[in-house]
Amino acid sequence: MGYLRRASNTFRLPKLRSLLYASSEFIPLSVINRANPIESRLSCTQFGWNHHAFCSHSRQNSKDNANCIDLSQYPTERIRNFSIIAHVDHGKSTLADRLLELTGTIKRGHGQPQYLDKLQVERERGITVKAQTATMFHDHKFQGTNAIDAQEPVGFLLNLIDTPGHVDFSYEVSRSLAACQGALLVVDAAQGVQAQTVANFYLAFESNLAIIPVINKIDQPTADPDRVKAQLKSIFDLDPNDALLTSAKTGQGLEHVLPAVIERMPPPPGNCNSPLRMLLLDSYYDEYKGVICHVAVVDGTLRKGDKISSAATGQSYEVLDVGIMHPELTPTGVLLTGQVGYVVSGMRSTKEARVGDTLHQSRSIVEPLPGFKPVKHMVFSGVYPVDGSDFEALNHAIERLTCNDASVSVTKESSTALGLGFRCGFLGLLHMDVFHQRLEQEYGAHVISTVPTVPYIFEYSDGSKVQVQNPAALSSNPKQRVTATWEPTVIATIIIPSEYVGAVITLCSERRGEQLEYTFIDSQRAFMKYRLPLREIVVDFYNELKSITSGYASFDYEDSDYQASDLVKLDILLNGQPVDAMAAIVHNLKAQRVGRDLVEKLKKFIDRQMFEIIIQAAIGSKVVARETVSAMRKNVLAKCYGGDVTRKKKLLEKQKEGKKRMKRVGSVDIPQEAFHELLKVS
Ligand SMILES: Nc1nc2c(ncn2[C@@H]2O[C@H](COP(=O)(O)OP(=O)(O)OP(=O)(O)O)[C@@H](O)[C@H]2O)c(=O)[nH]1
Repeated sequence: MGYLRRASNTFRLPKLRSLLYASSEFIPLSVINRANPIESRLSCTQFGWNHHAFCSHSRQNSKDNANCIDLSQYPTERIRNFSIIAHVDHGKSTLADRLLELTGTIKRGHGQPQYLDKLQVERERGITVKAQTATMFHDHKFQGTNAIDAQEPVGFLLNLIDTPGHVDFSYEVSRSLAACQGALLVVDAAQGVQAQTVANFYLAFESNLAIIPVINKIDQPTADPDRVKAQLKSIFDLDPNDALLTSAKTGQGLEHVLPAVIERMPPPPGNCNSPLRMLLLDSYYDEYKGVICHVAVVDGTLRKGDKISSAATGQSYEVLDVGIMHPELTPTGVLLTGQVGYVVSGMRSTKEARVGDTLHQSRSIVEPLPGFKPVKHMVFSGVYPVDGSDFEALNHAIERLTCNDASVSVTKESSTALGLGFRCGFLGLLHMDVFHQRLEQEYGAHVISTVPTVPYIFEYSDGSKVQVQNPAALSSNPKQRVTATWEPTVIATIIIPSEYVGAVITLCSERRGEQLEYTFIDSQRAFMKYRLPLREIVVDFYNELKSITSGYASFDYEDSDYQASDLVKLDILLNGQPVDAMAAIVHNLKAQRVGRDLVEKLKKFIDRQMFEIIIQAAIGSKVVARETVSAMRKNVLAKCYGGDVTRKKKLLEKQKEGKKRMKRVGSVDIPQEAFHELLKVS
């Protein structure tokens, strides 16, 4: 029997995830919403649609389909919108690919691994960072008693959303789920339930989705589907008999996935006779078409040529193009209730396409949809152009990129060391890293980022309280003495094999963690909950956790309250001059160690120059660490005795290229990597 513990008699769904294992009373998790397959079938026949009216999409590719897609054949009862959710690497994208192949949406063996991982950064890192939607068509034969259903396959329109697994991108997951009525919860048959499986399950559960467990990778020699079934039962109270067993790699069991989606998930709600209401799910910028919005039509119908308005900005637009992602943009001229697709409406700037906004017919007044809960930024960092004259180009690139990644916050700032730049808020360090990589790869922008910081709260002697997102912005007014400081915390969930429990407890206490929960999910795996200061986990916590558990730990966190803390500002000085971009806020007890690590690290990265460089770390006027880089230019040819002239040329070229990425602070050149390496210390 699987259980959640209940905190009080009034059981409120939105709190479920945070209540996991939180207190003492148990209740069964039997309220999971499931579609009634019989009801769905009844409604099909009640509507009296002509089952013969469909194009057979299943075995054609998307190009052939483009000309014969008549969306009016797919009223809500023949639509299923579902997400694939899972822990990192459990096989979401591979499964999505197989389903696209199975439905003829993409060609089998299309030559691209993970079709829906479209970004270069996703292919290089092998992770999904953007949720992607694809529309598929599938003929389904109900095995029921109804004679018509049993004889005739019924055409369904299926919208599949592949979501990221990493904790930094769980906002993407929660947004995707808003457009879905069901979710495939994929679990690796060998690894079993992991931290993000738990987190994603609760995101889906809180959204009232029908959840179908899929135990994937059953082809692996170490696969143990029975153990995973037992975990699904004990942790989530999911019926083990409901679990599908698949191998996205070999194709085993995949034939059961879409029938389960159709029969066990409900169609989208919504009223086709009501005025149009669409939820703006996502957007990106296209050089030729302008902003392309991904939308879910909640009520009514959208047609090319319609005049639509944004509930958030009040601005009106004409619908220039509308269609579905099948899997590329495929114009259909119309989107009906329950359908998910794209709209081009001449929006030119990211400020116009607000994710979570409600779009409606300009002539009608509608109640806006609830939208999404605001993003909570976990880390902030400055983003500066390597070359100051590229500021405008960087501004342009950031504007375009934030159109596709609305979870980044951006404000302009300036630094004495780095000039004009931006302060950006991210959902975590991986998110920050991916943002920088996308800026570089998709927009050719070379940036320097400053030491990331979490949003602290400082109270001054005049009673004012400020949230500090940039250490350099701390008041230097001697009359404003700091009287109290607070730091944000998170509730971390860690799942590990039992033999690593001791090592993980040690790590968490070194990181100032407070244990909240310690239990076992089966005979081999421990489940722990810790309250940890956010700053302790954004810096290298996950890597260390992985290394002390031989890679077996899984980790997830959600934000929690602020707690009082003893914080100080640590300055870095080069030849006596403070480098504002390197300042950090650290816990007083750790300030000296962090200061020492920072200056040692910097010494390794700053090349010897024509003069001596003194690197210091200081708290106020007190220097806590110091290193010296002696004078002299680094000779890259030093180890190149005689030999080939082209090799020497290559080394000098490389040095020249490196210099382009230097930042001059006062008279000292600092390589970009130095800024990057500092992230790992502080
Ligand atoms: N043996 C085996 N390997 C699989 C199977 N499904 C996926 N994989 C492999 O598992 C790895 C991760 O698969 P992905 O589909 O990228 O996993 P994901 O869940 O989408 O990963 P993220 O998007 O980063 O969270 C890849 O190397 C796949 O080839 C399977 O059924 N069997």
